[in-house]
Amino acid sequence: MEQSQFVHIRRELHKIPELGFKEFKTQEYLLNYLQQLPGNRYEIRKWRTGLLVKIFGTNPSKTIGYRTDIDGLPIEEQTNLPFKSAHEGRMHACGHDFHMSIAIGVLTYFVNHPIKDDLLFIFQPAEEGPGGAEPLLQSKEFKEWKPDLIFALHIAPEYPVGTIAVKEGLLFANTSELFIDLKGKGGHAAYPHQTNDMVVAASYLVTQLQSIVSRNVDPLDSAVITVGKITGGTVQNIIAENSRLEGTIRTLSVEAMKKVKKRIEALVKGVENGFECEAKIDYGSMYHQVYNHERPTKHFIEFLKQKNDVNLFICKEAMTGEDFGYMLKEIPGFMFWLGVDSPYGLHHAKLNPKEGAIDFSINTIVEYIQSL
Ligand SMILES: CC(=O)N[C@@H](CCC[C@H](N)C(=O)O)C(=O)O
Repeated sequence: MEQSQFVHIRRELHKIPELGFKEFKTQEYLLNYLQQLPGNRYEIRKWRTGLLVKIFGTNPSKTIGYRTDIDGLPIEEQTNLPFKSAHEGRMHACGHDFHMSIAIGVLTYFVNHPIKDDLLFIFQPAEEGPGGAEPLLQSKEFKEWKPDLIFALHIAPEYPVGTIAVKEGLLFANTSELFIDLKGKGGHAAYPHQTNDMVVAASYLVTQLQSIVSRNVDPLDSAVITVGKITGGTVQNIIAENSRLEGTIRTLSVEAMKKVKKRIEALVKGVENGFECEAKIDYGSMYHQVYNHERPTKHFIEFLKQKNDVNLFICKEAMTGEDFGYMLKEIPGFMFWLGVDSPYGLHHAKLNPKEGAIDFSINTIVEYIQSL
């Protein structure tokens, strides 16, 4: 298959993943592309490491917003792709390279074929953390161009290319990062009685945290507590003075998030008392749930039903998080999943989405915007 211009852009972006609010090369790449587009019906604004691009309509009565995230993850890529990440320990393992190239494709189309309404393309930094959507919403740049409707997509490795999965209401969970630092008294490995070992304390705490989901959260509600990283100690024969747990909390309801945090605090207090150590909890960044508004989602679903080349799937909610939730808290709209058919999932070092999804989604989104 001939490689489209937007597949090429995806590959170029794939090579240069950067972490949240450090997307300097990504911003430069996007700007270089945008500045060579023809005509004068659009305006570009920089916001921190992101960009806002407004395409002026011919007789606007509303502004339609389309948002893509632009940051990568701290993962060492393990694919053998010829365009694999050139940045050590960084990877577009959550598909933001796809999201960007699709946004660029739709934007390019409407620069060349203006429509009645104004369009706002949002290239948002720091979705993986610490969160770009919330501060962007507060910015002067965004407030002046605030859209009346907003939508976004996320790649879905589990669905084949051609599938769009969506639902009204809750799509993604409430999230909160979780960092717990434990500080005790280190010492010689042979004299445990003179120390209090923060590796042991951390191990107890990880195990105890598992009881929150099974014993404290209503089984008909849902929650996840994942500790993705533990660090502690210095060498094999020194008892650790410090340890740190890094994780994330996911809940379907706002109430469950409050309850989970209350229980985490109680268990951490228990470890502090039991191990005679000091503990500090930091919740990092928190994302509001992604809740798809009824009217625009229904309209999108009806639009998709007319399309023979789209396999529409009404999905369930997922425990993933997305700071796009903050945008949907203020602006009517929705998010949907785009099938990309990869044997390895999101946040995996071997994620390899099928590029056929890029042109498919550009065409679908262009037609959807034309239908509004
Ligand atoms: C779609 C997706 O994978 N989003 C991320 C968002 C991360 C939020 C934050 N850094 C956290 O870990 O809580 C996800 O991990 O769901």
